[in-house]
Amino acid sequence: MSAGNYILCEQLFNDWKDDVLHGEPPRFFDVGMGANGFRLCPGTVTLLGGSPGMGKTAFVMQCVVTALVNAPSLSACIANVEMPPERLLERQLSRLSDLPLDGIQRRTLDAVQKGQLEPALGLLSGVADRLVFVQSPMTIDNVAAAADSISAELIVLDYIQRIRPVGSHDDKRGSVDATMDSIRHFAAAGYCVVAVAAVGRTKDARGRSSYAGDGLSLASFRESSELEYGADDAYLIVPTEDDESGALEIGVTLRHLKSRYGKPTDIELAFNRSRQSFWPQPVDSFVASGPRRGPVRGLWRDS
Ligand SMILES: Nc1ncnc2c1ncn2[C@@H]1O[C@H](COP(=O)(O)OP(=O)(O)OP(=O)(O)O)[C@@H](O)[C@H]1O
Repeated sequence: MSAGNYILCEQLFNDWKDDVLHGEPPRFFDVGMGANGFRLCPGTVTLLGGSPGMGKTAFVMQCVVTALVNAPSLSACIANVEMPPERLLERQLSRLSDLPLDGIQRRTLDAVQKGQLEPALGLLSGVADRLVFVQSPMTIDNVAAAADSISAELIVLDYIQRIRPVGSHDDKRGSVDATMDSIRHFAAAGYCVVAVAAVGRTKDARGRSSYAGDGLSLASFRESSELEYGADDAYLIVPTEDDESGALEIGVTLRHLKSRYGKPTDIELAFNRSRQSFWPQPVDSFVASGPRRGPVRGLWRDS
């Protein structure tokens, strides 16, 4: 019997051994990224960073909606500090219907296109009672209450630096640390938490201050290193090619910077901005740019 905040190995040994020999394999939510793709599973915190406009929100929303469609018993909670639910749904509608987001947002679709929306609207309607959006104020308490309201197993914080923690804290660093501490508790209780994180500019290969993927391994924002330590997996979305042209379709790499329980594996994707859609690419279909990977510490901006 445990008399304090410790447990003798002997107390847990038989249950653990039984689980190793006869237990169920770990569960994954099917987010549709292919056999060796991005995975989400209960009991973990996944951190996803990237420069502004790189598609973090689009990627996470695609994963959540796909997971909901693929698992009829799954529910999800979204805390997005930047976009109201209607705009997030319009992006998914564009992806699922393969119609331009512009037309949907501007309400300029013709009758034929509106007809083409029906299957996608049907899919979204099928998950609507299993998807809850946190409303302002974006506090960790409200996230928990919203998740509990539909027993959501999958929780998204987009983005973590703007979700207010429990209690008051002296500075931004303390605040981000406290939020991470709370979501570690969520994960320990079996929830799957995805934390989107803003990243800071660093020096690129030519010494310029930039968000370029080749510079994003420099440790210049150490004050929020708790994000790195608290995450089980950490990914960074970086353009595979030069993104200065602002092309509608780009190659991106999900750089797997940290994997607590396995080998980090980068994932090549294509991102179509006008449909807000990602899909997996064969590994060598885009030319990799810059060094493969640097330390995670320092990548996450906390303000
Ligand atoms: N109607 C549209 N047509 C084409 N591209 C669009 C449209 N609406 C948004 N985009 C582009 O899609 C991308 C959206 O990315 P998203 O909001 O997911 O990025 P993010 O990484 O979450 O950004 P941030 O950190 O600024 O929140 C941006 O590059 C944006 O310019």
